[in-house]
Amino acid sequence: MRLPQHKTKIVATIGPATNSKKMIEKLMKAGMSVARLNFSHGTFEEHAKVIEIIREVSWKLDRRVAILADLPGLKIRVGEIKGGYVELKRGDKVVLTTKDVEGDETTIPVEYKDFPKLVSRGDTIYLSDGYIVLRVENVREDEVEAVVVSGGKLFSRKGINIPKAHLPVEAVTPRDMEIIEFAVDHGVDAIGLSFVGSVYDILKVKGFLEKRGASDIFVVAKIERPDAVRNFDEILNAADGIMIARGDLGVEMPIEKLPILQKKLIRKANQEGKPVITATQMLVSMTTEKVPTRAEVTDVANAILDGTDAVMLSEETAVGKFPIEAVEMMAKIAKVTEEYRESFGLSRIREWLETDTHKGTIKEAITRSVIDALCTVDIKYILTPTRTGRTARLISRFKPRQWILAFSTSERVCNNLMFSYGVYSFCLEEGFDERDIVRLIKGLGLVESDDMVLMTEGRPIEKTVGTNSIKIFQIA
Ligand SMILES: Nc1ncnc2c1ncn2[C@@H]1O[C@H](COP(=O)(O)OP(=O)(O)OP(=O)(O)O)[C@@H](O)[C@H]1O
Ligand SMILES: CC(=O)C(=O)O
Ligand SMILES: [K+]
Ligand SMILES: [Mg+2]
Repeated sequence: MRLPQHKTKIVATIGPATNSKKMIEKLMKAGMSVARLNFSHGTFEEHAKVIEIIREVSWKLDRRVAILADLPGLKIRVGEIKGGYVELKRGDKVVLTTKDVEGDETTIPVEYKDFPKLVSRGDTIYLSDGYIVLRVENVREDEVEAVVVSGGKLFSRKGINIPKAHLPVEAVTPRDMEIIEFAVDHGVDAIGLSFVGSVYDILKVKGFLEKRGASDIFVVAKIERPDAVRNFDEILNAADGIMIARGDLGVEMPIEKLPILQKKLIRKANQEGKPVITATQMLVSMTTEKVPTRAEVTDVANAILDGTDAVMLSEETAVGKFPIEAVEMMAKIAKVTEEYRESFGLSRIREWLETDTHKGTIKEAITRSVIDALCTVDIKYILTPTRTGRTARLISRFKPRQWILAFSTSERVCNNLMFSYGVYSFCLEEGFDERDIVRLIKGLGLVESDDMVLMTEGRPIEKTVGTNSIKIFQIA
């Protein structure tokens, strides 16, 4: 077998442009690692069908892909608009109504009953990730009159942001809980929590999953409002992974702060060994064009150099004209950028090792030693048997040049390693040992006799102990 050409993981959103068997097969072949289902759109039936297709194609192609269910959360949305969109022009007067009507040039339905309570005269309202700007002129019980400050095409179901408004304390809505229920029943691997505000949002979902016997489902905290940035350390600690959701974040905060914030959040996530996804508008021009802009290509490369584990595509693959080309483009950028990473990675690691000492676990010490060994000996692969995936993630955070081959008895653990940079996972039968691993990778043609490998282990192997040793050996 051949391992992928790139170690950065690619999250692709499935939508009308890609929800067929044929397209999902092409996305997987192009390099999709995680399929994102956005529950802000589509019906349960449609999502159930997509999940079935993904599992079937994945089995057929023998390619692993994790499924991420992204929840709507607190996001307020525009309702349906006649003909799919309206053109709003500067100076136009519009009425935002909470009544369930079809929208047009003068009336725009808003899918949130308490919407008028959130705004007052003079407030700014952003539509469609901030592309369209309105100013509030009048507030009534069930409608808001506004004037268009900056116009554009407004499509059905686009998001509404009011950065000033105080959102309800609980970010996880009753609708989100229904979707989580659905996700558990349909064997989804990970859940993306939108508009997380504090650690309690994570704990609520974690508590629910535990009760349902599904605590191995990954909880990905989407960082997309200032509260989440303020409470980031606690959120990171409780979540299994994070997403830098730049779409909403770029409206909820001054957009010019995004680049540095992205670097800081990625760095912290790396240090904790939690996978991080950089999301939104990465190749957005490819929604309509075959070739991305230079700025977009550079954005993807820079996110990889920042240390992101995964890069994400939204409308590019959900509704775009060139979804396969977009995934292929990301794969190409990743391959070329990763080659440069080696020297960059080392200085970064040294810096951490000097600053972050004396409070770690044995597992952490072992994973640091792995990096030391990789710098010293010519090692072909890192082999990590792992029960929870933690050891593999703690090595992955250093972004080594070598692939991390992870071995676990849990399909869910293997799938969720699809969020981590440079990890390729294999699901094995309970009770496997070092000989089984070597036989497998030899059989697959990944190694030959005399190749040097490094293996992390929990010794003694027959006891359930955490990873506490490393072994470097030549394949017999
Ligand atoms: N399943 C889908 N059906 C129809 N349109 C979709 C679907 N998924 C995405 N889209 C379209 O692509 C756009 C971007 O995709 P994305 O998944 O980022 O949605 P979003 O509504 O901006 O996201 P979020 O809810 O995460 O803030 C959407 O605004 C929507 O117009
Ligand atoms: C992905 C997402 O939700 C955002 O960028 O806002
Ligand atoms: K969503
Ligand atoms: Mg968002």
